[in-house]
Amino acid sequence: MAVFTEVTETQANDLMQALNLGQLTALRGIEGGIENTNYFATTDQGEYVLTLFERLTQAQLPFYLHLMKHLAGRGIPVPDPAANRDGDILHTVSGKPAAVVNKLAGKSQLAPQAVHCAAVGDMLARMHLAGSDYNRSQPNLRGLPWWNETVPVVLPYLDEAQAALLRSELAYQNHVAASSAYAALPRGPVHADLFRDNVMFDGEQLTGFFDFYFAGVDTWLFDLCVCLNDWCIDLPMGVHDSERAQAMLQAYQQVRPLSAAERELLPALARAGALRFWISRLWDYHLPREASMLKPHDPTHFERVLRGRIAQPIHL
Ligand SMILES: Nc1ncnc2c1ncn2[C@@H]1O[C@H](COP(=O)(O)OP(=O)(O)O)[C@@H](O)[C@H]1O
Ligand SMILES: N[C@@H](CCOP(=O)(O)O)C(=O)O
Repeated sequence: MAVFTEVTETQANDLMQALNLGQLTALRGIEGGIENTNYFATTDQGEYVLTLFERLTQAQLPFYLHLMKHLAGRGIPVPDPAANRDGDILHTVSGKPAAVVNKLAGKSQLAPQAVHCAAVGDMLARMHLAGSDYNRSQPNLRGLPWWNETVPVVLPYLDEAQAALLRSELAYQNHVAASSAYAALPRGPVHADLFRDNVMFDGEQLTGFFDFYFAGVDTWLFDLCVCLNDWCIDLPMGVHDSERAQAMLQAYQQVRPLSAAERELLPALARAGALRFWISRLWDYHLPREASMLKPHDPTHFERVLRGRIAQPIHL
């Protein structure tokens, strides 16, 4: 369940009126999701999603909301935050920061084929290019500094072999991040969590990317590797699916060819993408936030993916 804060029809209708989105006709809590309170709000003008942010603060939200608005304005199918007559896109409902966006059509494709991976690769590259002139900046808050901070916290929960792997991979990633090839990687705003459950499809047609609340400025290659590690991995076994990966990489490159530095560091950043989610899943699993409703994902999945990426480096 993902209604942590109840919103009344009157409150929702008042907000819809202030945003000039019409008269509320239905309000329904959304069951999926673990972070925020989400409602589908229907008006006589269309269907919208009302989100009350339970974790992110008024200060953090403008980066994400304006990024979505920027991308939507450049034709990328992402939720577009609605503005009031003063141009504000961050609102307050029941004392919580809140936003209203358009409801994306379609549903998640949880068993993707090569055609879906190609669609994600294509749109990801378009999104990277569209974001390159976004003028706000915030680092990826789940990047290398956070890994260095969090690894010592989760190490006591691991067996010897896991701890050795985690330590050595972190050392390797610090070494990669200090290299000249890494400094040459193109970067900009990235989604950083574009898993299967954050993309909408209508059949084979990609209808939207959403859940931008881990976005930040990082290397474009890291974002691509996060996608390869979810969309192009056989989930039960954690092994690489070369047909799907080639489809994603080719489609990405048709829009934005990878540079020499990106081709060189593809194997290293595929490892980084696996390490990032191994660490966050270990952290969520062993140190759950107080009163959290989060059902932790299985950390060992990304341990397997990381081991696979080390044993069989991915190449173009
Ligand atoms: N703009 C949107 N259009 C359509 N459905 C959405 C939209 N935003 C959220 N949803 C639905 O709400 C669910 C929860 O959203 P999500 O952003 O994953 O929540 P949380 O941040 O709490 O994890 C999604 O799985 C999706 O079904
Ligand atoms: N994709 C991450 C979890 C992030 O949570 P989300 O539901 O907000 O996308 C993982 O699988 O570990």
